[in-house]
Amino acid sequence: MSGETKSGQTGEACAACDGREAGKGKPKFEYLQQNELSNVKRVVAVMSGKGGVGKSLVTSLLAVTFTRDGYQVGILDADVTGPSIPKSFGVKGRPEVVGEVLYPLRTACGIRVISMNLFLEKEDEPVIWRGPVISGAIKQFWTDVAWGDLDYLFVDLPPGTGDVPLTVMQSLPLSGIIVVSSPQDLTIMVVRKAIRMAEMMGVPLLGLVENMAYIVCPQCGEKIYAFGAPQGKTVAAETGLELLATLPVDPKLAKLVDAGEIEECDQSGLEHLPRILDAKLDGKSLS
Ligand SMILES: Nc1ncnc2c1ncn2[C@@H]1O[C@H](COP(=O)(O)OP(=O)(O)OP(=O)(O)O)[C@@H](O)[C@H]1O
Repeated sequence: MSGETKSGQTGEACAACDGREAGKGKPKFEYLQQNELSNVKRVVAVMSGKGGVGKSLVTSLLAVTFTRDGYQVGILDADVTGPSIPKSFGVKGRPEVVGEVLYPLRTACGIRVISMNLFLEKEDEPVIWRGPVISGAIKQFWTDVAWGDLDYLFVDLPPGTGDVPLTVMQSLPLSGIIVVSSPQDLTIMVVRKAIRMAEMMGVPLLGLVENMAYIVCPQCGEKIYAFGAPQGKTVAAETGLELLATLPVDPKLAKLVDAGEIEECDQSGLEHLPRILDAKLDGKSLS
């Protein structure tokens, strides 16, 4: 689609603006139908602008927390080229395929998981696919997977604002997005890009989780700000996002992830989030 810009220049519309004048109106996307064997009520994507800030850990902790609270939960690992969800939960094996329907694997506590890693011969095999193929796989994880009855499906996005976040925002009926950041300046700058993308795509921003904000000294309990002062409050104030949680660097969590035992964690630091998300999404179920 082409159009004339405010300055009178004629240009191609990008996928995000869909020809709308900047900031005006909501994009209209044809969301894909979930599988007839799925009854997913809410889909929440976890996003960050930058890699390695703990997005997958936060996704895993959200799933664990909501499951402990009695919710039916699934994780769609949309980080196709760098999937880490199966490893955090120690989930192995191939999802069952019946006809054209895929069945997610279950973690020890019953969280349903689909990830590209589960389809590889070896877990360290790289996925070397171009964007459109990856996007196709993500769409199939929504349309072809029998998720069953789920209160929340958490989608672990890859870092950045590229093909996959775009596909997810255009194709899945997202209830909202949680943004994960860490205190370094560069991270905050790229997080702002992620926030801006979600706004342009008309997806509700549910709030911000600042990860790795501090380390607690094991001797005296003092908080050490290894990456500089936490910036969650400032970013939240500047962007209008709610600061949902501030998480420390916790070596116990890192060990549990490495052992595939994240469900064994004592505390997630996100225990208050089921109440908050339920309130924010009250009356906004897909089914
Ligand atoms: N708060 C934390 N305490 C201890 N370790 C953490 C914490 N957050 C993340 N980690 C560890 O840091 C590493 C990177 O985290 P994670 O994989 O969740 O990041 P990511 O943002 O999803 O990365 P990617 O860009 O690869 O998708 C992992 O080994 C994880 O266990």
